[in-house]
Amino acid sequence: MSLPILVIGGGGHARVLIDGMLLQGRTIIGYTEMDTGAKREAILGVPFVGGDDCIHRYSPHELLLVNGIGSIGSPERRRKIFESFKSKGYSFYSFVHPSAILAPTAQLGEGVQIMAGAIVQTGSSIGDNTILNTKASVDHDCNIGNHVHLAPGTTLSGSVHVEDGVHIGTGATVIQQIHIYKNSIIGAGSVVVKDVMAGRTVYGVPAKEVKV
Ligand SMILES: CC(=O)SCCNC(=O)CCNC(=O)[C@H](O)C(C)(C)COP(=O)(O)OP(=O)(O)OC[C@H]1O[C@@H](n2cnc3c(N)ncnc32)[C@H](O)[C@@H]1OP(=O)(O)O
Repeated sequence: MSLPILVIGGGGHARVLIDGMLLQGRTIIGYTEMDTGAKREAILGVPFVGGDDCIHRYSPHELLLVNGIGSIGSPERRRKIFESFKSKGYSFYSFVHPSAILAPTAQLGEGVQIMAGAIVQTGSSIGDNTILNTKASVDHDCNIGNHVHLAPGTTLSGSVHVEDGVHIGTGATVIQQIHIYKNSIIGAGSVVVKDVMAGRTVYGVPAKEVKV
């Protein structure tokens, strides 16, 4: 029997996840919000159950968590949520939308979120707590780390290596065999033709480092 799900967060990303999990027929107990101030509306019939602290009312063995926190740059908040609840013994559900296409040899970490229309080709691996957002495409033999966000419509060519904590913006394209080092940000619509060093922000066609 599959365990019921509790969603952390009630913003746009959480709503898309809830929509997809209801399509899969999963039972969702409710969703939480960091700010417990006001009572919130149900999302697609899924009730608000309180602040993130209320997760401790449930034993780690009786449910699975879903990280509903989105990110538009640094994934720090998503990473903290994931690591904090993992350290308390909770497990995260790996969501794969029914319309996603995964090669049989693709490897998925814990708590990955493979959204509608995303594709993962043969020999590729996706790390823990990583989002492949709507129509993101990962070609053969890519290695994607933990807490990465491939925003909607990103395209990775073959044998691309993306380290932990990277954000690749909406519609960006990465050519083959590029290495993107940890915690860097690739701007929306960029074309990445050179390796990107750790912690840098690059954008444009071809993508260049932003001077600060
Ligand atoms: C479902 C979802 O919604 S998921 C969310 C998906 N969203 C994304 O992926 C967003 C990705 N973020 C970006 O592309 C951002 O623009 C960043 C991170 C590259 C830069 O952000 P900021 O540092 O805030 O830059 P800011 O907006 O101040 O712009 C600075 C300059 O860079 C330019 N610029 C910003 N982003 C880009 C880009 N992607 N490509 C080309 N130029 C850009 C701006 O036009 C501006 O130029 P100007 O000084 O001549 O006016």
